[in-house]
Amino acid sequence: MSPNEDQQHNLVLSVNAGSSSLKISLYSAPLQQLDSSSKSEPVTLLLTSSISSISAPPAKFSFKPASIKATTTKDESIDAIKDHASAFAHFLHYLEKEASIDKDRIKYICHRVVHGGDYSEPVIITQETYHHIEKLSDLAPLHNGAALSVIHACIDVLPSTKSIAFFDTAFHRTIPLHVASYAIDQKIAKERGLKKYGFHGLSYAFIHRAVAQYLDKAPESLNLILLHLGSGASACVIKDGRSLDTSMGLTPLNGLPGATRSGAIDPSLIFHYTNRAGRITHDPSMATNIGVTKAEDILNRKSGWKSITGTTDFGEITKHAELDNPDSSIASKNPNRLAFDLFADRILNYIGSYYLKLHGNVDALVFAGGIGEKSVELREMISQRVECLGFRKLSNERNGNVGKSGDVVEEISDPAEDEEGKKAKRILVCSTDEQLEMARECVLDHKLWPKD
Ligand SMILES: Nc1ncnc2c1ncn2[C@@H]1O[C@H](COP(=O)(O)OP(=O)(O)O)[C@@H](O)[C@H]1O
Ligand SMILES: CC(=O)OP(=O)(O)O
Ligand SMILES: [Mg+2]
Repeated sequence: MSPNEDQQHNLVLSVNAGSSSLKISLYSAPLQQLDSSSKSEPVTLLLTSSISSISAPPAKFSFKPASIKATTTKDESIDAIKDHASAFAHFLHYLEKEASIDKDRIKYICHRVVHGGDYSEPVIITQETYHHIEKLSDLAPLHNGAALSVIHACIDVLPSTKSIAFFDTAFHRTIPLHVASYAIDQKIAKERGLKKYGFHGLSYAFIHRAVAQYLDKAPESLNLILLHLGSGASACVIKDGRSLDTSMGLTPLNGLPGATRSGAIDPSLIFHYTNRAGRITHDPSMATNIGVTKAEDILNRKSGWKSITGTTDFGEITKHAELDNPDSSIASKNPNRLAFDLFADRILNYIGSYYLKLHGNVDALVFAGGIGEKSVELREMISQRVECLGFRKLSNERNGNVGKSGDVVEEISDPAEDEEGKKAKRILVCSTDEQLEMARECVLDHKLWPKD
């Protein structure tokens, strides 16, 4: 049955506005709410679409129906896609004209909103919540504005659809006060909300559940070190099933470097870099209604891999990093090697620190995100370095075969190395899915989904 004829199900669209991409999944879900204790998946995937390289044009558009029988798979470069709003418009046009799915059958749209401030739960988009998210845009300059532009388009072209915002920050509300606080005047910090919020929370929630299922352990018993490595990269430590710390902070700029982001720097560097650091910049290519300073613009959009190597693609960087060259001075001659080694170095900083925060009681180290899921070389480098902490030895064969089985979670360390069960710490790769996390939450949430 085509989605248009199926009246027994609602269509749910999940939209993930990342810094460099727009990832969209369409699901069908039962009209009434499922029992949250039910083991069966509450939603069924119908299709996925992705628009990548939005910040490094030409953008690449892909459209893949989930059905095996499907013949429509599209992969092409589109010059007309300039930002997240035009990317979404292109998707909707394609959905109707090429895939012949009536957009008015979509009843719910889940939007990933990176900065949710103190929101601890998803919210239905109303004038009030829209403006609240808008006020937080300066704290996620590459994200909130982009998500709002898609939300705006949905309100315009799909007026009878319910738009719901799901926040990256919500997962990290369990971070203890002393970890989330900065060592600054606490009165000012409180008044202005200057604290660590943390991001990639929808991805971490997905990984946490998927790994619990894979290890066949209760989610609340797990101690994990998670690495979400994509255009934006972060690390997170989960203790007893709750976020204990994460590397991003007040904004997604802190912590690990990314495609165009510097990651953590000495705060004083800003003033040595440019004496115009504090001026507000109005770059027309920036999402509307965002007031960021010159310094924020440089550190968010003109730094990271792009500034060191000229590309935002970590796959390209790896290819040219001469990883086989043992010469210790190679990084001074090869910017790709510099970027690779610098990234690995910062990742090790977090793994070491999070290992200590867990008193060494770690169930698994998990790689995820575009780089985490695809970079065989980075996983190899990190896995070799963590062996001294009691992690199982890497299996080169397993590492090289990641993604081939189609499983959501795969172990890349070697269980055979653990004959006596002494080295229980595993190294895993999780194919994370923020869209599925939102759709599932939406259908299982009593406040969002009809009971009868
Ligand atoms: N084969 C590869 N090896 C290493 N990195 C890759 C490979 N393919 C893609 N990537 C990286 O994955 C990034 C995208 O990650 P993703 O998590 O999908 O992005 P976003 O942060 O926009 O959600 C790309 O920018 C690229 O650097
Ligand atoms: C929070 C963040 O950096 O997200 P993304 O990696 O999707 O850009
Ligand atoms: Mg992402």
